[in-house]
Amino acid sequence: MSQSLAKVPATIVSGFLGAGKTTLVRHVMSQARGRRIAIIVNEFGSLGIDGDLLAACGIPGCEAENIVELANGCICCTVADDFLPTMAALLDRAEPPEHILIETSGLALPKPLIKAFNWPSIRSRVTVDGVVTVVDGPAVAEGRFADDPEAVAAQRAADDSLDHDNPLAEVFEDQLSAADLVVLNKADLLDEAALARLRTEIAARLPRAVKVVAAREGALDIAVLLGLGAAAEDDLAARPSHHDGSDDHEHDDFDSFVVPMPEAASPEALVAKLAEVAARFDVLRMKGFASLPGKPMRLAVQGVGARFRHHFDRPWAAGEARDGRLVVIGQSGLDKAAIAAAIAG
Ligand SMILES: Nc1nc2c(ncn2[C@@H]2O[C@H](COP(=O)(O)OP(=O)(O)OP(=O)(O)O)[C@@H](O)[C@H]2O)c(=O)[nH]1
Repeated sequence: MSQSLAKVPATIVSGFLGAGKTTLVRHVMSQARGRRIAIIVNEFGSLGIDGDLLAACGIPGCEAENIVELANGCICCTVADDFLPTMAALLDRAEPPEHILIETSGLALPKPLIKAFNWPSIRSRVTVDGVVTVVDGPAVAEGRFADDPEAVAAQRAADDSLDHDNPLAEVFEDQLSAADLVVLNKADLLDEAALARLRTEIAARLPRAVKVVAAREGALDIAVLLGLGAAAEDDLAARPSHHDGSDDHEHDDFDSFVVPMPEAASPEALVAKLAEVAARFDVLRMKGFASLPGKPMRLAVQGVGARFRHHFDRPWAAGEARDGRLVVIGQSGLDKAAIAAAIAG
């Protein structure tokens, strides 16, 4: 077997906040059928919610020992400190994984992560099988990632190095540019005409021919998602980034903080309140856990924009503090005090 065939394949799951990356990872795991798949979960917020949800999902293979959490920052900025040691530790296991899934934070730029696969410590041992970029179809349709043409024109007149007035557009395009496969997710919330429009819009933002597949709940066959054989680390030039030419980028356009989640009379009342706050303050993402009086189960709450879902994910453990916590992520400048007060009130 050649050296490259012996490398462990890794799939990078990219996509903006709340697009459905964790949901897709869960689907992959439900089809693993005993294949040893390790998961690295990266989050922008300081609470490891996704890893916790995966570990509680009950799917064989999602046990905590197969999940490594890299919380509190974007994987693209902590490559040397966090990502490379994590990869080395996984590959050094007595039974190394047969495949590695890397779920990046919704704000992570994929390219610095792909580049990291060329570091000597891992280059001979692992390869990027493919970058799968999950797209929140309804969010694109609502214009979340669109520029305001007048604002762009004004900015360009002032400074020709600026491409976008909307930092979301930049992250979104970087994530699309790096893709080997695009999953147009949340198709259940779109009609055929909207799906067709989105396919055209996404294709226009892709630098090369890449398949776009529509999905609900990220439910795609494992054979579609894994085994792409892209070796993306050898193909960096085909994946343009807004940050090419500089190793520096920052995420200071975005902000994240944690607030206590109040106890609520009912899941519906809690979610209605959070959705109102999210809409009022233009919050991009909320996720966390709540305790309901008298309920033995923990309530997981997820908001993408003002669209919310909730479910009881697992019983509170004996002796576990039932402290509800909520991560709030938005563009920088969020009024933290007002949001915290509105949620507490
Ligand atoms: N209606 C609908 N909701 C979906 C679909 N896929 C995921 N969701 C919901 O969207 C929310 C976010 O999904 P996640 O899988 O947590 O998204 P993510 O990309 O991992 O989020 P971050 O890690 O915070 O960036 C959850 O409430 C999901 O249940 C879908 O196809 N349709």
